[in-house]
Amino acid sequence: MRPKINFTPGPSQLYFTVEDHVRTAFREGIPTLSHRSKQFEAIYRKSVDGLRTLLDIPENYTLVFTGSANEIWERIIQNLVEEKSFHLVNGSFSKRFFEIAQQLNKKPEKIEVAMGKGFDASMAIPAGTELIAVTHNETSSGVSLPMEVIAGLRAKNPGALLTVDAVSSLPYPAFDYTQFDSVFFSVQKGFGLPAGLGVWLINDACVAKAEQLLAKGISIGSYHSIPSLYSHALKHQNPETPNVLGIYLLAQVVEDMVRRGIQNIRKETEYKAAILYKALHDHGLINPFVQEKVNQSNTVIVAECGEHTEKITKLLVENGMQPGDGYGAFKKTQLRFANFPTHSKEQYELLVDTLAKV
Ligand SMILES: N[C@H](C(=O)O)[C@H](O)COP(=O)(O)O
Ligand SMILES: O=C(O)CCC(=O)C(=O)O
Repeated sequence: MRPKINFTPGPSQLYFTVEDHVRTAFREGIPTLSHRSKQFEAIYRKSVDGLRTLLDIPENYTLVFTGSANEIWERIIQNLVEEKSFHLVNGSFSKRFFEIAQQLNKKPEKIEVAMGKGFDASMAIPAGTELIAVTHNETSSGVSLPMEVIAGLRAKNPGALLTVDAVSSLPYPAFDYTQFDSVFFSVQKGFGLPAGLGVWLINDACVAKAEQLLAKGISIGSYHSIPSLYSHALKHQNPETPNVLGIYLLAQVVEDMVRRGIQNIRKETEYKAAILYKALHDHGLINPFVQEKVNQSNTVIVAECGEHTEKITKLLVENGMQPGDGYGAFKKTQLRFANFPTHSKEQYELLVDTLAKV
């Protein structure tokens, strides 16, 4: 059996209210509810309205549901790019987004830096770029992109749409949504839900761009094109049979988070991140992988453990904690720790105390 406390970045530990909500859902027949019923429309609306309240999302954004964030990468390229996207690549998932654009026969360009590194806004974006793709939180490396960098890119490139991958940072960041056009996440990270649901926020400029491409005769996909998702969202429905249970659970957990208060969630996230980074700094054998403070993620914290990785993992597991492996080439030398709203201060204090015993 896996340890009780799950620090893997995704799927991560379930939000602590999920089990009760699942029981209620089964009692109320949610898993087999018709996705064209009034009851489903009310659930859809509760989920969307709750997210708007929790994250303070402006009116000119529409929220739509997909299968996952991988799907959203693909839909973004299909719907918002005729030829040229530009990608800030600093890890496995930002790279994957770039590769999807290549696979869809577009002509993407990228700026790439090593794992563990971030960006400033000084880079030159090629003329004619239609979409800038940034990853707010690179799950593979624990690098976070400061909001000022996103705002800087926006200011210097007003003609391009800007999309933000917030897969492993939301609901923590207090985004200024006017600085971009599209943002997305999947629910198995910070929202602590079972996987299988992506949430995509698009503003009016995205809807206009997709319609422009369609009018030019360019394929923008079928049931999950922006116009199709958008027209169904107006009716509080999806074009297809969506993950009804997932949308229900999201509505419930978001309601719980609103009640708890986003400011409290943010403060606790920062406290937990601060004690873990301090523990890593002070430790003789382990270090934070991301060196520049400004790039250190508060939601996915990566520890460079080198030859001690296996020993540390064993000790944590013996104490009821499952760390996340390093990603890809770093599997045997790093550990990743998700710091999501479901991870309590006490769990983080236990983590820090246990690391001190290594
Ligand atoms: N691990 C990916 C990341 O952090 O970006 C993520 O899982 C992609 O999302 P989906 O697996 O939900 O498609
Ligand atoms: O370990 C992670 O960051 C999640 C892994 C993942 O989602 C993937 O590899 O597609």
